[in-house]
Amino acid sequence: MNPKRITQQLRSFERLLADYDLKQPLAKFLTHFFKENRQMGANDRRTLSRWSYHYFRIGKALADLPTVERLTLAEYLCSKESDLVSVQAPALRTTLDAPLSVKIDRLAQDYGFELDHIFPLVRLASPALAISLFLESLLQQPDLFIRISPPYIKEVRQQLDKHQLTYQEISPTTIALPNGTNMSQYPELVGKIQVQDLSSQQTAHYFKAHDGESWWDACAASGGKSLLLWQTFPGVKLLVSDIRNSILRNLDERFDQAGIKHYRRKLIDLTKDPSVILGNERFDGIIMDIPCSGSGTWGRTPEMMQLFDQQKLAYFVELQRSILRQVVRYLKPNAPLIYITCSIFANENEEQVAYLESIGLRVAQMELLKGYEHRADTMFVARLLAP
Ligand SMILES: C[S@@+](CC[C@H](N)C(=O)[O-])C[C@H]1O[C@@H](n2cnc3c(N)ncnc32)[C@H](O)[C@@H]1O
Repeated sequence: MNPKRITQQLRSFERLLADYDLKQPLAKFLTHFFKENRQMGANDRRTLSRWSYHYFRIGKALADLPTVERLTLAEYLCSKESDLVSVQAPALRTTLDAPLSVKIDRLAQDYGFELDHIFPLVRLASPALAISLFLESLLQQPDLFIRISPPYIKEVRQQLDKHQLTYQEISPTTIALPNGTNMSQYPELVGKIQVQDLSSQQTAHYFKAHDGESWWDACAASGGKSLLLWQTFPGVKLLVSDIRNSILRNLDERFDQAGIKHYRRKLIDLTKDPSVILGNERFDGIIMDIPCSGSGTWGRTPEMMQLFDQQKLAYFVELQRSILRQVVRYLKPNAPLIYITCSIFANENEEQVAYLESIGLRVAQMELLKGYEHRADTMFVARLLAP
């Protein structure tokens, strides 16, 4: 530990924070910032990245404190070892490796810290969410999860062992790895694994598709759920669509790598009537992984908490309803709509299910997927049936 070095790094951190306007993801901003500041060595880059994430992990808590003090307390909550804490707040050093609850109590006494201050809108969460556990989970980076395509289970496991990666088997097809593991280093695994969060993988239990059925993934993006559907039920016929052509090009690439050749893809803005494109087509199942607040993934992008407010939530709720109104008409009688969000908010979850009921659908199953219990994202999934 070198106090002079820490003082220099703190100066760089303050400069970094002043440059960051929250308009792009923190990860992207950091890449750009380090490119512009090539004099920084690997150690400085690592330290500044870690501090930045920790700083944003405490969300809106301790907002009145000066930057350095706030960062030091964020480091205290998010780390078990920290030179910054040792230098800036030596009194806290002895409890750095104490359980999180002890550290929270300590900061509550000394600084008036409260867990709810991290993100006060958490009061609007789905009733099934354990608020304290969720907020505590924001103080930790979630794990990295991969899904193995079933034909390659043995081969992928051998490769993971060969590369001496530390991993935990959640199921034969789901593996958890320490965050920061870079899977793109292993080209031999391309197409055989997908990086996909645990909760996202669990939505597959709601698909219950059958061979020969025709399914529409209506917000497909780069194909996370489509690949999950197809690799779980290879006999389905698939239409994928999204409003963004660029992201559908990523889907094409991933499908190609996974060896999927036969699928249809269309560019569709679901806030408008898609009948010009879809005609009278009706589907045996629709996956609706709808645009949402993303609040269930803030453990990975804690900076998003800074600018989120009730107005943005209301925007997503309205967007979701206008999309749902367009889409449900394309279900065959009794066919399932799989409604998915990566949101913690009741307005985007249970209340949208109630809205779908009000326009004639029946709920078969719904669940908040509590990723905060597994170092994963928190999501919501519902299976609703058309009249
Ligand atoms: C939650 S993401 C989908 C993620 C994807 N299903 C996956 O598993 O990786 C939501 C997607 O909805 C798309 N979207 C947003 N507004 C839309 C609209 N009006 N019509 C169609 N798609 C839209 C976005 O481009 C985004 O790719």
